[in-house]
Amino acid sequence: RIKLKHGSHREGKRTDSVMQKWRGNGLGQFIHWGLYAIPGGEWNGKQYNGAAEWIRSWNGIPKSAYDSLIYKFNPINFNADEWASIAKNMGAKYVTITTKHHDGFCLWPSKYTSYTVANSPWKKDIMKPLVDAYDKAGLDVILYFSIMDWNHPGWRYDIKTKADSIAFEGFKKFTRNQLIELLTMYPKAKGLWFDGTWDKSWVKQAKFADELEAEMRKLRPGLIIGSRFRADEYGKRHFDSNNVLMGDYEQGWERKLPNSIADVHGNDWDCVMTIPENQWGYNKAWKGHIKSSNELIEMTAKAVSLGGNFVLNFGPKGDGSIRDEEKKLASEIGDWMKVNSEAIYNCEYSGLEKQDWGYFTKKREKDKVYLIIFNTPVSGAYRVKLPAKTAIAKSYLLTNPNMDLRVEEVHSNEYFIYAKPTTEAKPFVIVLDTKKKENNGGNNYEKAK
Ligand SMILES: C[C@@H]1N[C@@H](c2nc3ccccc3[nH]2)[C@H](O)[C@@H]1O
Repeated sequence: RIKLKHGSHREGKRTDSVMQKWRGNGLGQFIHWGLYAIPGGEWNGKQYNGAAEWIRSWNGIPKSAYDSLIYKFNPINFNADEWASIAKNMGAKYVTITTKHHDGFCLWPSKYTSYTVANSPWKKDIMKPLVDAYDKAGLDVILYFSIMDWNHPGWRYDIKTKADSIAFEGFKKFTRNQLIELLTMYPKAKGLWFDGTWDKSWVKQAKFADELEAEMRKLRPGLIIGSRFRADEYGKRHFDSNNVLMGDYEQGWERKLPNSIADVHGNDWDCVMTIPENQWGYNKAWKGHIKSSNELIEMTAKAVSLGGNFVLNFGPKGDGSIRDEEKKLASEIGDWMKVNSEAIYNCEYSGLEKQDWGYFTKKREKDKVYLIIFNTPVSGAYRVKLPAKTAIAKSYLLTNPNMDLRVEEVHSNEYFIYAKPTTEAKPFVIVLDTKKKENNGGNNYEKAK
């Protein structure tokens, strides 16, 4: 092990209640909203090919023209309660909201810059009504914060000269001030989701970022901080030079999911996902592959089956309304969650060998295993392999707990569970109540003939 001053300060998962709650959330909503939602991926009738929230970086637009969008920010259809109810009805247990994206525009009236809602026609704080609305709806709030800030004169991609270094010192103070300001103004926020920390300028700030993380944790005990915030003194990000996760959860799964438990190294993690291929901010063009609710439910199940949370992104329009396509998907996912969320909430990695029909989840501290079925075998038999000392006490459809499913032991600790596929092509859940095997190895189901 390398001696590190600014590496990870924690081994293993946090066991406090705030982190346990986060761990059990399963499904979250991401909100990307800001000035970029006004052009919506288009400028002077031309479509921008990249992600809409990056349109400022497009050569086709003078930076000053983009920055002047502040004078157009007047979201007359903004309704925080509506956003919160969409998330609640989808079955999300928390929301991650952009306070400031790479463009530097602040959705809260920050004292440390004039580039905020306070100096827009809207004038009012956006973050407070959002935090209050989601809190009232029973969802936890995580604040997204981009370190990279294209609007701040002190931002640098790298620090090459003395002048760079002086400018960046000012930027670091500004960044610290804004983060302390956010935690002070919105004490209900449970955590932080950091972005824009890959450039050399920030990677070189191991000591500063480490001390800032400590200051934030002192100010807000229990705060949940993502691994993308800081690098160690050797420039290692997410995992320090001893391969220990920095922060409280891994933020490496952006628009991609881990494939096996080996990929997550026993850590907490979230996967943040766009509905189109790669659009976080609102894009007028709803083009390319748009994920269906079945696809998104499967990603949610896969994430929970590997011990993580799935956070689905919504990009409200410049006027503050949420597009119909996103509302429809949220409601379809919600319809499924209303029936099946027992297999998602407070569930974790089961330790069981993955099978072709779908994903296992396991209720934390219970002997309950869920089979979330996406691929119905023509045999109607769902293979399950259990550890030696575990037996199946009962097996049934989540939607029909009174009808025991037929269980056949095909050989020791390997079973077929027989269930009729549901009528419509929607994922469904088989429940296994497990128990410790009696020493005679007796089980109350038929042996293979
Ligand atoms: C959560 C996502 N992270 C931002 C982002 N910027 C990137 C630049 C390069 C590679 C990946 C990126 N992700 C996206 O704009 C969005 O906010």
